[in-house]
Amino acid sequence: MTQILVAYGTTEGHTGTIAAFVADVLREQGHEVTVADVEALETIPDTCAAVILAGSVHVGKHDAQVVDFAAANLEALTSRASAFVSVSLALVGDTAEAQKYVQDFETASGWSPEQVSLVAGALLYTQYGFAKRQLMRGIAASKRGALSTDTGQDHVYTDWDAVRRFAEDFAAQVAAAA
Ligand SMILES: Cc1cc2nc3c(=O)[nH]c(=O)nc-3n(C[C@H](O)[C@H](O)[C@H](O)COP(=O)(O)O)c2cc1C
Repeated sequence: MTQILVAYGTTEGHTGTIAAFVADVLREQGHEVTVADVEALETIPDTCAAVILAGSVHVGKHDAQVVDFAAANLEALTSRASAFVSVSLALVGDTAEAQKYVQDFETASGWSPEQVSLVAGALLYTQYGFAKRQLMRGIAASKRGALSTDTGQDHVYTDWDAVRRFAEDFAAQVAAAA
């Protein structure tokens, strides 16, 4: 059994949901898992043999706390099995843009993860305040049908089967290396 840390940053909560889902899959595969918001975590504990770091994109950039966490823990990230999960809505129809966010994250943090998983996020209209709901509706409208403009409900674009496959592959690599 290997101890794995799933660290995440979130603004509206969806990356926390993804982190919890990844953790459940890793546990199903027999690993011991700690899930933690980077806000409450300064360092990567020595007891963790592998780390998954997840962060979402807002206004063209990954969560600054996730960037700072990666920059502050470069040595720990590069000396263990590790992966970065990038959550964005660009992935719905514009993979090149989603990849560009990761390149910018690598430049900003100094961390070039060996493994990157691009994950589509969510439009949580019912949970946004008025201004954010209008902003996101406008952005969705400009995407020519890729994103819903129905603000009466939330829209989750995450491909949970793909996230499960990523977590299962990571679990298998960690088990093989143990
Ligand atoms: C105010 C706001 C700005 C956003 N800006 C971007 C963006 O520039 N590019 C993008 O791909 N997704 C953008 N998103 C989509 C988020 O990445 C997506 O909603 C994600 O699920 C948020 O994760 P979180 O709930 O963990 O914060 C934005 C979302 C909000 C609410």
